[in-house]
Amino acid sequence: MRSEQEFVARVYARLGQLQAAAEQSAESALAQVGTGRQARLERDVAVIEKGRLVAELNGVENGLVFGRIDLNHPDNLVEERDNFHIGRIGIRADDQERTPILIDWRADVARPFYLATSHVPMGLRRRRHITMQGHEVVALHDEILDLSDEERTGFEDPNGDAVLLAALNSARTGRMGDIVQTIQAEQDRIIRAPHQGVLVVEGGPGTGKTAVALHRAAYLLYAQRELLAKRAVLIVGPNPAFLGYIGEVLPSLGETGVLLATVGELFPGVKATGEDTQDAAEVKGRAAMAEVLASYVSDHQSVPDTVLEVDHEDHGMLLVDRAMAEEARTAAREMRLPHNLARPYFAFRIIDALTEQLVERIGADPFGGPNLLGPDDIAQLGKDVATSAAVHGAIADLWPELTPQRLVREFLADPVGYLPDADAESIRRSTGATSPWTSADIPLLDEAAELLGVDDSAERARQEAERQRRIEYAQGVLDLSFASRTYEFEDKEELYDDKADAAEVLSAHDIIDAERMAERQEEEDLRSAAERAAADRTWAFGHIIVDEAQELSAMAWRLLMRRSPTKSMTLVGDPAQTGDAAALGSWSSILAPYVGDRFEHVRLRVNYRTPSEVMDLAAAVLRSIHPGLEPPRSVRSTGVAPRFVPVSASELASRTGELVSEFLPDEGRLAVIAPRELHAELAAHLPEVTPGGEPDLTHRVVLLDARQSKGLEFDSVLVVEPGALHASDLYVALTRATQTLGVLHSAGLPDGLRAMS
Ligand SMILES: Nc1ncnc2c1ncn2[C@@H]1O[C@H](COP(=O)(O)OP(=O)(O)OP(=O)(O)O)[C@@H](O)[C@H]1O
Repeated sequence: MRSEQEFVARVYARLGQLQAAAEQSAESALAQVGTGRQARLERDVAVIEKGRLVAELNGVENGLVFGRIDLNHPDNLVEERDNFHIGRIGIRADDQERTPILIDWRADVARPFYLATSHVPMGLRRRRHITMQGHEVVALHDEILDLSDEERTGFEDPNGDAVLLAALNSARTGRMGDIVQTIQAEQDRIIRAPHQGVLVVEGGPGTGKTAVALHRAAYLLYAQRELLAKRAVLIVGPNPAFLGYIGEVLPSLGETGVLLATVGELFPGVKATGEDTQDAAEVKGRAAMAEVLASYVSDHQSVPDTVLEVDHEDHGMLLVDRAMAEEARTAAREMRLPHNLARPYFAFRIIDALTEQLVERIGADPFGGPNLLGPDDIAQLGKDVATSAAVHGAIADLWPELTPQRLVREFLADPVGYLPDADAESIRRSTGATSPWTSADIPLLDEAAELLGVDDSAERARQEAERQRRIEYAQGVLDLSFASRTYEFEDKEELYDDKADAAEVLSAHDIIDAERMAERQEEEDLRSAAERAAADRTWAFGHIIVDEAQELSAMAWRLLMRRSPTKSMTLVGDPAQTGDAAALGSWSSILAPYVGDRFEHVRLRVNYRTPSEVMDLAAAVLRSIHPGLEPPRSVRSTGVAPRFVPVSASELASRTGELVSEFLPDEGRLAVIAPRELHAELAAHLPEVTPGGEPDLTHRVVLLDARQSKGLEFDSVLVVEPGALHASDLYVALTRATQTLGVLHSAGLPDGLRAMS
């Protein structure tokens, strides 16, 4: 223990040095008061880089060192060493060779820590788990992997699962923790899966899907750092409370450059604050909405019934007749461009045709000879038509320029004729500012944006010219700074990259080239890739992870697939936890339009959350809905059976309050999961609980409906009126407990539970 403590102290001392160096260079960069653009540019780049490094180094401080592997002598030595310590990040000593002292858990060298068994020891003789509190080593657990090795340390853990069980039994905090110390072999294989395309991870409740997805994000950010630092990783979750719940995992693994968002947050500039009924959300989410919107857009490319009169400012009445408009429309549609981009072609045709009309009228020879106007006159008339507000008004009537917001708002105000009447009625809403956007509107807006396009050619040309100018300028800056000084960068790459060379003193040229520097210099470009991605609807992410993927609508999939042109994605979910029966076994139908059958499908089968006593109950419910589905196997039992509490309807709320006091653990969290209609009544009997809105998961007692509880977990759970829940929602609710479960009911119990009560 003492030697481990000494080692750990050395690692923290080195971390302290790195933190101090990063903080100091961030501060001195901030303090630089040069004048002019060059100084500002240098300063801003340095401040941002160092600021991120400081945050990352601070993030990994807790439990920095958690493992050690001892290698078999003498054949398996790696770099002449017989052991390695494993930690959240890699750290090197401050010596000439920059000797690695702590190995990043994601490095290949660390892999046996997760995979080795006594059957396949992978060159290890011992695996050690180091448990820390602050900077103190408080426990060691050793597993002997080479059975011929007789050396004993006194810290042997006969089953090799003490650390895992301690983690699973620990009190919950309302924030998900990382599992980096105890990743299991089946999980490790998924986290490091080399698969480049779509990887589907399916597993029952508590099998670690979310944990695996987040650790995979961290792994990919390590293994493909260059690419992903530029293109960013997007993690999609079902609601903001869930994103808050998982939000601390990646920073604790030293990764900050990730965008966490719900689908409802993926249309920059629009905030979805409204709520749809379930029916409305379902209708808006159907794949058919893509075609509906396409035909709605094409109905905005109209022609007059007979003729449209245009009162030209100088030349009097011009006529757009139906044939003329149809011809222009056909020609514009043949361009196969989005509506707004095809619009100029329509406009050109109309302007041409009206010019011809005018030329014929003004220049007609009364004696039947050729037109009397010369090319200059004709050109002038063309100009007169092209600059006429009246002509443009007519064009706008027939083929208006549209924004996604306007299109979708108008569609929702009057969807009749585009959908069966009942569906149209369920999504119809007023156009007023009082009706806010909902999450299910966001994929519609995105679809509309694709159908409409933005005519940004002028803007793009301007930006490219500006970019070239910046590159030239940045090159000048770099040449100057190269000539005048060098910088000491304790760069992240240098810290983490096992192959980093020994040189510590790097010039600006080594770190940043002119193009990158020019990019940084653009107005908002000092933001990280994730920050820029958040503001850009057309951003192509390097990798997308979707949690609770079974919840997404077909329209939401369309939006996400657009954000991932390379289809590098990890999708995790459990179809048994969705109310939509059609979702079962439908990964193929979801994915077929985008990747055919080219996706990998893996399963997790062990439940790390729910003790077997609780899982048995949930399994009975699962059997009642999907008899063929295999529930996951619980890794532990608590010996505490779930408690059923029959009550009268009038005392339901007060009894819930009493049971909360009974079930609430000294440390940890409790959730009451109940149908929404009961929330107001129940809240009156629960400490510090207000009904409605986003729940604060860090409170000791939380009131949720079953859907809100998806993906979350609590030490204790009270499920109220299970008979009122949809069976798959009940399955979700029952599987949220890590320790104890109570079921209160005034009405009868649903099928699956009756036999178990
Ligand atoms: N290898 C592990 N070591 C320690 N804890 C683990 C491990 N795997 C999973 N867990 C824990 O088990 C719990 C369930 O994990 P997680 O939430 O990722 O499961 P899930 O499959 O996403 O569940 P659900 O589908 O019900 O949302 C979490 O507390 C997680 O930290």
